[in-house]
Amino acid sequence: MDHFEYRNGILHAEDVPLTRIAAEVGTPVYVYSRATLTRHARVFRDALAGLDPLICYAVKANGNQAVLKLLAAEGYGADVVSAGEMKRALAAGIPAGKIVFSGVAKTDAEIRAALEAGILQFNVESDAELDAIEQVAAAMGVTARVSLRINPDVDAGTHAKITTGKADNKFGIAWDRAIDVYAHARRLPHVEATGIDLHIGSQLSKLEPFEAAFTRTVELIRRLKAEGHPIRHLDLGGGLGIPYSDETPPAPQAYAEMVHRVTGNLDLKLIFEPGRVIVGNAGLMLSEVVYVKETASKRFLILDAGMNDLMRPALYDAYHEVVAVNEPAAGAPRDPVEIVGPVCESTDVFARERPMPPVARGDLVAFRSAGAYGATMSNTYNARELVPEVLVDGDRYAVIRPRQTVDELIAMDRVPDWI
Ligand SMILES: Cc1ncc(COP(=O)(O)O)c(C=O)c1O
Ligand SMILES: N[C@@H](CCCC[NH3+])C(=O)O
Repeated sequence: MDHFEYRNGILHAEDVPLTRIAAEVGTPVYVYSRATLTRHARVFRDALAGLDPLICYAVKANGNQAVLKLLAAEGYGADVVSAGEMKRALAAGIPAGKIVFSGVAKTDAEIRAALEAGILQFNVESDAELDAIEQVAAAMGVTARVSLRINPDVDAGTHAKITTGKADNKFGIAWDRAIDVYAHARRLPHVEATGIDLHIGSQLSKLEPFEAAFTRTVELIRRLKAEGHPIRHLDLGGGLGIPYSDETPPAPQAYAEMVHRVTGNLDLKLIFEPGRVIVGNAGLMLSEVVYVKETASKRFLILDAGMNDLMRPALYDAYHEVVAVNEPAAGAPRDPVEIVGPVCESTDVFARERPMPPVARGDLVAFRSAGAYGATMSNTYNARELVPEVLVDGDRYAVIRPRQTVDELIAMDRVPDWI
């Protein structure tokens, strides 16, 4: 359930007509519903409450300060993959003790910054990283808490470009090396390896791959404990999918029951890193039709939003439902169109052969389920200003990231005095 619905023939975000936001803020623009965001955060948290976990929201999904502050108020920690995301989380008031740091390429400077901030733990993705953490921690005279991210070599059954837990992915420490790497960690005086971590991919629509990966990991934990490793944390990552079209991903409650069944009697602090399931359906991207172009074989809807504003379709052929903001008349015809953006790339296509009601130049359309990996992945290709973000709360809204100006973009460049 979300809070985007037609009222009096116009799509609303909560009590605000999207036509009003388009007129006042312009398009393209991301629009989030506070009520939906909070609801999703609570449903996920309440489903897992019996497990008393720490929930570290994956900041990469949507790192706006307003979003992070709302989640901090719901008790969420953060999963970050760069010093930048860590700063974002800290700036929004998420305590360092609730931050885990994942990612395959942590630099010495990032490790130092995280140790200075006092984060809960690093999710370590290689032997080389473990050694780097040891060296930085030793130089600072501190001990670093770490979990080793193990790659369980399980097929997540999701799009090949967003799977992370197969042996040939760059993520995590190979399954058959895990025991050796824990033994190595134990010999490092400034590292305390008290946890184990995994994340097998994103937008999973079935429980089975999670269950297979978690079950393998639990076997490993038993072996590690038997060998005297003090494993106290189990970080199960994120990955729970959302309905973009007709998928039926497991409900958080079913996910929680499976986790309980698999990890039940292990006496571990559980950590989760959800991203998409919290914010994905709490947002949409609003865009205006600039032209309708007919060719011999096709009808193009050319929008003012491009692949730089919402990359997912160009990157992974991702499906986003596109709806007309003015409610189509009942029984209106649905003819196939190609929905494209203004960017000078042939891959700037949001949908092919998509049945759409009649829409004309100047009409507004909304891309549903765009709250996750939308604004955070946007960029300024073709000198297009970074897309703005709006948060709706009942009958009011606020611009939570203004549209960047081209002057600001140009002002970032520096011309050397020898030109
Ligand atoms: C390490 C890690 N944790 C958590 C997430 C969040 O994933 P999702 O948005 O699918 O829940 C990701 C992204 O896939 C990730 O790489
Ligand atoms: N960015 C992705 C998924 C990868 C998540 C990060 N590991 C998406 O838009 O679906």
